[in-house]
Amino acid sequence: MEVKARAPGKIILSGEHAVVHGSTAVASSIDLYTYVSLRFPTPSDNDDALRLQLKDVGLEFSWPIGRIKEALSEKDIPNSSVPTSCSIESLRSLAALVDELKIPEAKIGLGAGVLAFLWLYSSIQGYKPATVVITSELPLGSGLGSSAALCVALSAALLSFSDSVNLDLSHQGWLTFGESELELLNKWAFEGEKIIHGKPSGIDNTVATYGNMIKFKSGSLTRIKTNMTLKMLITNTKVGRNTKALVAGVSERTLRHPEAMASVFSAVDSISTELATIIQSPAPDDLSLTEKESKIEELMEMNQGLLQCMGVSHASIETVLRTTLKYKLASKLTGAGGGGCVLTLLPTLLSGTVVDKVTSELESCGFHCLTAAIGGNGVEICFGDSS
Ligand SMILES: Nc1ncnc2c1ncn2[C@@H]1O[C@H](COP(=O)(O)OP(=O)(O)OP(=O)(O)O)[C@@H](O)[C@H]1O
Ligand SMILES: C[C@@](O)(CCO)CC(=O)[O-]
Ligand SMILES: [Mg+2]
Repeated sequence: MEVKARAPGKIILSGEHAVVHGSTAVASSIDLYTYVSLRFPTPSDNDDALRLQLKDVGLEFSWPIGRIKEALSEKDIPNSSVPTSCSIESLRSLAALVDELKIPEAKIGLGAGVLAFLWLYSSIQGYKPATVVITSELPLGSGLGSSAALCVALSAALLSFSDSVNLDLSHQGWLTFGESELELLNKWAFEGEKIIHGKPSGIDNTVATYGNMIKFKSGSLTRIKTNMTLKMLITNTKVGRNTKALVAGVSERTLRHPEAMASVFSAVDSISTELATIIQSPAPDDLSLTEKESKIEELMEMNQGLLQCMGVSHASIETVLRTTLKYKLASKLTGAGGGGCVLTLLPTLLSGTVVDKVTSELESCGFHCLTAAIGGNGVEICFGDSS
């Protein structure tokens, strides 16, 4: 029996980083997915290993299942219905298993993802041999929520073969979970994100779980309903960065300048709240649509300025901002910043020629532009053939 799960990546329209400190943020899923397939061996396979294939980076790992059991303490009793944080001791012993893999230096960031995998797998499925295959349409470590899409898809696949979830195994095609199951898998994914991000707000796993557009503050989500079709150009600067280090950097700055940073976070909160109101308000005619787009552009520019205050912009991001401004287009970084991806709003009345020109100028700087549909379903699973 095999199950495949998929979870979408995301863009943050406003509020990244500040959301970790209690401000409102607005995010949306995009139609680029991470896929996780899970298969248990049959007794005749005589296989006692847990195997992990990371197709995007061409790496494969395996562990005799007994070694994972040895690494975890007696206190770590697998229980799929109770999302549990990985203790410091368990994290240390799992990290020793990951160290033995000798991941090439250039791909060392993958270690955190493998750690999250080992914790989620052993906590939800216990000590059973299996093969898990991961593939993604998302660029990894670029601000489009690849870590959250991984944790959400992994939790979905693992939970679908657990006692905590009741699913119709004969269903053909992609299947969504019920509300209480989504809540459970989102909590497990958050535990995985904690291993990768250090101190996540939970926005990325929440949007990957529920899909569509959401407003998020202090751990709780409000679904945003809109009849506005936002079009964004996503520019990947291809500058590698690590969300955990960037989030920690903002926290350190906050410790050094608590009052100034509190004002920055409060300004971001107001920007996100205003943005959500604009996106949700009905647009009766083209004029008001144009007005709404201009307001969104201004709010994006303001949010970008505050992200610079937090110290998470980067020379490559500034190059994208300057380039798009030449075409009177507004941009902001998305996700953790420090490189990664930048969003540019493409107003409805913008001509295709301008989009082509700005895209080719950005690509001539060595960046990669991608288009993705905004919104769409959150996590889904499929038993058998999903094609
Ligand atoms: N498909 C994948 N295969 C293997 N590891 C992955 C995959 N997707 C994510 N990861 C893990 O997640 C890490 C990237 O997470 P990180 O949080 O730094 O970036 P991101 O999630 O893409 O961006 P952001 O958090 O800003 O949205 C990778 O280094 C790896 O450990
Ligand atoms: C930078 C951050 O705000 C968003 C990363 O996509 C971190 C988080 O909220 O966990
Ligand atoms: Mg991430």
